Amino acid sequence: AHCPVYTASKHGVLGFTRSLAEASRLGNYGIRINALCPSFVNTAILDTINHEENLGNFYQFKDGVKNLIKVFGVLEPSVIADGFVQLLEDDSLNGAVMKITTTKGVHFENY
Ligand SMILES: NC(=O)c1ccc[n+]([C@@H]2O[C@H](COP(=O)([O-])OP(=O)(O)OC[C@H]3O[C@@H](n4cnc5c(N)ncnc54)[C@H](O)[C@@H]3O)[C@@H](O)[C@H]2O)c1
Ligand SMILES: CCCCC[C@H](O)/C=C/C=C\C/C=C\C/C=C\CCCC(=O)O
Repeated sequence: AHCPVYTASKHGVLGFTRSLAEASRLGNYGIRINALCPSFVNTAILDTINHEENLGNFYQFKDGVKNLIKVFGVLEPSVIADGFVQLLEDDSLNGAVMKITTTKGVHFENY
C-alpha cells in the first residue's frame, strides 16, 4: 500500500488483462487472457530484499516486507505451476484473476 507505483502497475495489469480478454472474446481472436497473482513464492526474487541496490528508497521498508513474509509464508513454485495448468486447461476462463495464497490456496477474484 505504501509503494504507489508498484501498486498502480499491479492494478494496471489486471485492467489490461480484463480489457484484452473482452476484446479477444468480441473480436474472436481465439486466445484467452488471464492473470495469475501469487503471494510470496520461493524464488530468487525474494533475496532482492536484502540488497539496497535493488530496492533503492524502498530499502527502508525491508523489515516490513520480511514481517509480511513471516506472517503469510512462502509458496512453493510447484503450487503456482499447478494454478497455471488450471488456467490452461479450463477453456471457460478468460479475463479471470486467479489468486494463490498460503491461507486460501487457489481462488478467484470476482469483479
Ligand atoms: N516470487 C514472488 O514472491 C512473486 C510473487 C508475485 C509475483 N511475482 C512476479 O513473478 C514474476 C517472476 O518472478 P520470479 O519470482 O520467478 O523471479 P525470479 O527472479 O526467480 O525470475 C525472474 C526472471 O526474469 C528474468 N528477467 C529479468 N529481467 C528480464 C528482462 N528484461 N528480459 C527477460 N528476462 C528478464 C530473470 O533473468 C529471471 O530469470 C515477476 O514478474 C514477479 O514480480 C513474484
Ligand atoms: C522484495 C520482494 C519482491 C517480491 C515482489 C513480488 O511482487 C511479490 C509480491 C508478493 C506478495 C504481495 C505483497 C504483499 C501482500 C501481503 C500479503 C499477501 C496476503 C496473503 C494471504 O492473504 O494469505
